[in-house]
Amino acid sequence: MAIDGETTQTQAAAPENNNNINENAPNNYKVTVVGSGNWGSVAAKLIASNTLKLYFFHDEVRMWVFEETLANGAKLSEVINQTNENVKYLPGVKLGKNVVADPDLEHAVRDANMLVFVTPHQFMEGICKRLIGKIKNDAEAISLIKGMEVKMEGPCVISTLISEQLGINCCVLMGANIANEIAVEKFSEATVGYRGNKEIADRWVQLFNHPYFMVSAVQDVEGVELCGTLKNVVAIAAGFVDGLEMGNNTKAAIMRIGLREMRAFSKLLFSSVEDSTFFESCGVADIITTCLGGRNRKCAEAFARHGGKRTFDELEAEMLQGQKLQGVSTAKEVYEVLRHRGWLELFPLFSTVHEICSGHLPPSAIVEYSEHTPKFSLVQGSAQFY
Ligand SMILES: NC(=O)c1ccc[n+]([C@@H]2O[C@H](COP(=O)([O-])OP(=O)(O)OC[C@H]3O[C@@H](n4cnc5c(N)ncnc54)[C@H](O)[C@@H]3O)[C@@H](O)[C@H]2O)c1
Ligand SMILES: O=P(O)(O)OC[C@H](O)CO
Repeated sequence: MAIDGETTQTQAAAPENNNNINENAPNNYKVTVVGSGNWGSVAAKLIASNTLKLYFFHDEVRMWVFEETLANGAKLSEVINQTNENVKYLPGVKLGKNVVADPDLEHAVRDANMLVFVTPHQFMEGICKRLIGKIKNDAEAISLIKGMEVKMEGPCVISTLISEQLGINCCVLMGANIANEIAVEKFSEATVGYRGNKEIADRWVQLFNHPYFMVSAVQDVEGVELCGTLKNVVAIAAGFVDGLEMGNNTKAAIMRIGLREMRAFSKLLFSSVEDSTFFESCGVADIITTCLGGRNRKCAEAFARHGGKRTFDELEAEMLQGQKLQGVSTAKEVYEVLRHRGWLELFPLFSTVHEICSGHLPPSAIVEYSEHTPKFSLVQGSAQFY
């Protein structure tokens, strides 16, 4: 389908490296992006530029918008369709004329073969419930969501929530991906995590890959997703260090210890998690970018500067204009898992972040947790964890 004179499907160039793509598949994989925040909008822009170029994707990209009324009384979805810009969550960036904003969730997903989930994680349970029985049986999903749920049965990563609730396969895409930088086409990398079917992973790579957005795939869906999820807790710790003006060495120490706890926690939950995953964009690179330039870091810095006297909810509302933090709730969710399993002392950084966020410890405790050193060293000696 041609959109306003853009490249048509028949004119579109065949992909250069499509060895693993089934060329006999319907050349009309229809893509819907579920979510339209800061990263959701950038993801739609990236995808929309590729669906115009690659003949096996349908040109139009549908983007579900959680409808809101703007200060001038206009509906966000209508403004996006009129201006081709998400004026609230990604102002100043054109999304591509083939992005169509749709405020009706069920309508937006109805015809999609490929579903890209990218909302703050706390809304996903409700979204999945609404989508049961509303999507194509053979749809494929990918989650760009950095977060997890904790249920009675234990921790549940978002790709599992999607798979179990909707009965579909779900890959993940994580990485060092501050959305505003990718929006203006500054180079970055990302990691697709998949289970089993490499052909499907390759199709996701094709959908996202761009000269300024280099995507690679690894067969470790849990490792990739837990990297993206847990780095937000480390980012909160890094923000505390910034707010306390402790300097670069301390921040680097927090990043290193955080990465180590990320790996230990992931491997305790899923023995299949690979060490090599932590060297991909989703691992060490995301830790670095998020601890330098992310929203979690920024709000945690303000929290520490106010000596813990302002709440994260207040700071989020004031500093992020509707965008959502994931690190504070993830720290709580991780803490629940640690407490339930008797692992609190094995993860002093993760535990301390939650205790600071919930007001039980002052921000300065982020470095004082070294009092736990004997127990920590004991763990350090254990090959099972570290
Ligand atoms: N922004 C980034 O730089 C970035 C980069 C990589 C990954 N991520 C991850 O992507 C996910 C989505 O983040 P984002 O930056 O696109 O979102 P965001 O924080 O910019 O925006 C919040 C979104 O939530 C929506 N929303 C508000 N209330 C809602 C409700 N009740 N139900 C459903 N939606 C509601 C808003 O409409 C808006 O689209 C998160 O897991 C985040 O960690 C973000
Ligand atoms: O702004 P944050 O802290 O949500 O982090 C954004 C991205 O996840 C960085 O990769």
